[in-house]
Amino acid sequence: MLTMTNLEGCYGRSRALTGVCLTVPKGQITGIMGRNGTGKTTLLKTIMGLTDNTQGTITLDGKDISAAPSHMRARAGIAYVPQGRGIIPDFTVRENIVMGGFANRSGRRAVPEKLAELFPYLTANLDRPGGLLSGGQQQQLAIARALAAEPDVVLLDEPNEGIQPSVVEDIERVILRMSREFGLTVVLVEQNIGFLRRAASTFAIMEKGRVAQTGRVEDLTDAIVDRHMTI
Ligand SMILES: Nc1ncnc2c1ncn2[C@@H]1O[C@H](COP(=O)(O)OP(=O)(O)OP(=O)(O)O)[C@@H](O)[C@H]1O
Repeated sequence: MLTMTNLEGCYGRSRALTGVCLTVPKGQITGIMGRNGTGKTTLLKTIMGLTDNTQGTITLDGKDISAAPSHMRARAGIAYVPQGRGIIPDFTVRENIVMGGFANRSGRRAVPEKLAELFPYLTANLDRPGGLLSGGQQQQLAIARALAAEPDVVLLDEPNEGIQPSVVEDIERVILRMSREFGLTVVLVEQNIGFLRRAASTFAIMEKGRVAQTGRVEDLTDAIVDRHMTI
C-alpha cells in the first residue's frame, strides 16, 4: 500500500501540489482524474521524488520513503512511466528495456521473459532504435522498461494519450493484466473515464493541486465526473 499524507511538491518556488492525502490500495488500480493543470503529473513526480522542496510523508508498505532520492524510490519498487514516454531514441528497444533493469532489486539486467508474451512486437524488434517506433510502440516500450525493474508499484501518466485506437486496446489489456495477473499496484492518470471505470477500483480527483474527492469507482457517478471534468 502506498500512502501519502500532507504531500507537497514545488517547481522551484512555485507550489503545484498542496496537502495531498491519498491511500493507494495494494494490487489494485487507482485512477487519478482532473482537468488540465490540476497537478496529476506533479503528483506522480512527487511520489517519485522528482519535484522540488517536497514536504509531507510517503510510505510504501509501511516504510517511510519521504526522504529517499528518486533512484532509491525506484529501488524500493516504484516504477514511473512518464507522459511523453521518455524513450531514448538512439538506444535500441533492448537497451531501453534493460535501462529499467538498473532499478531491479534482484540485480537482473535483462529483458524479462514475461515481456515476450505481453509485447510481441518489442520482442521481435529488440535491435530496432527506440526512436523509429510509432507512438503506441514507444508507449509499450516505456511500460516494458518499467516492468524490467520488476516493481511493486507502477505510476502511469496518461498512457493512451495521442495513441492510435488499435494500440490503445493493447495497452489497456496490459494495464489490466499488470494488476489482475501480476498483482501490481497501479496509479493511473487517465482522462478516458470509460477505461478508468473499467480498470480502476478506486479514484481520486485533483483540483488546484489538491485531492478534491476520492472514492470507490462504483461510486464515480456522471454527476461527479461532470462537476470536476467539464470545462
Ligand atoms: N516544470 C514546471 N515548472 C513550473 N510549473 C509547472 C511545471 N510543470 C507543471 N507546472 C505547473 O504545475 C501545475 C500542475 O501541472 P501538472 O502538469 O501536474 O498538471 P496535470 O493535471 O498533470 O495537467 P495535464 O492534464 O495538462 O497533464 C500547473 O499549474 C502547471 O502549470
